[in-house]
Amino acid sequence: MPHLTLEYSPGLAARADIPALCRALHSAICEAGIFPLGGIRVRAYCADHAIVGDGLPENDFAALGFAVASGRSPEALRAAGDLIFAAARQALAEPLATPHFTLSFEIREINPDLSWKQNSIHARLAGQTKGAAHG
Ligand SMILES: O=C(O)C/C(=C\C=C(/O)C(=O)O)C(=O)O
Repeated sequence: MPHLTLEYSPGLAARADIPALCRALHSAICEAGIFPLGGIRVRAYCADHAIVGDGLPENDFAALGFAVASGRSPEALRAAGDLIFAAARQALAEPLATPHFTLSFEIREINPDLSWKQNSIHARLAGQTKGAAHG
């Protein structure tokens, strides 16, 4: 499944709208046009403890990991990654404008021989119009 996992330091919740960031990331993944809507998962976890950079308490991080099925071209993944990272940068513009924040993003391909899945959402979406599927 296209899994977008956001990890962030505890201080970031006061400096950024995490639910809005999740929505922006979801929209960017949809907009990329190469991922099945029913397979998309976006979730965010706050680290219980974090030491960032030089260890100043005002330092924060957000780390985005995106796990996708293998088989797409590097060019297609690169273009999708550019879109998703741009959405993250826009949503996190305020902390990025300070000297106390670091943002990272990585795409990882899932080994098809070592992963399993069953998803009932695809069939439901196939029965809807495209517009309705996006809510
Ligand atoms: O294969 C994967 O796990 C990733 C994927 C799609 C997954 C689903 O559609 C699913 O789990 O139902 C992908 O397109 O990258």
